[in-house]
Amino acid sequence: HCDKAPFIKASWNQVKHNEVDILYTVFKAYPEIQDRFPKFAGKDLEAIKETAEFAVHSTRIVSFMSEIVSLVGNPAVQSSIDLLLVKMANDHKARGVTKELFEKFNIAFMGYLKSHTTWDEKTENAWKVVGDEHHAIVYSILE
Ligand code: HEM
Repeated sequence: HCDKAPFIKASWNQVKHNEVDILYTVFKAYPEIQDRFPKFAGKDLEAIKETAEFAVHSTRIVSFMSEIVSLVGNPAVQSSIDLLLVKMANDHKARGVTKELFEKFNIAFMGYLKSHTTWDEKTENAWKVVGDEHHAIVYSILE
């Protein structure tokens, strides 16, 4: 995916430090995702958004994505992308997180990306092709 990587990296660079804003957008769109976090379940999103715990967890998720994006486009490290995704999926499966929840997460996430970056057809295609490949790995593990 050497040809797709520059488009992914260029758009990711525009939002990679919006950690809190990204997780807030996901929880706002899908409260059922928020409810799967013991720390956040049933709490007022507007209030938890301002907490250190929320910043810490947002940064864990977004840093994971940054790690993947930094590896994309380098064939020599494809197996490490696969390894990271398999580990992440297994960790979430163990917590009872489903494929359906991940699909919802992705819908909200892609909406955020489109509305906060300079978006065009090549960028959209790059995220679709590389995203589909990564989701196939994650979805083969989740139920
Ligand atoms: C789809 C809905 C999701 C749910 C319900 C979910 C749930 C959780 C929970 C309950 C934790 C443990 C939090 C804690 O330490 O108290 C966690 C950790 C984590 N999640 Fe998620 N997660 C979701 C999606 C994602 C996605 C899409 C990513 C990244 C692409 C991600 C990356 C992480 C990372 C990196 C951690 C910290 C490491 C770990 O403990 O596994 N999560 N997640």
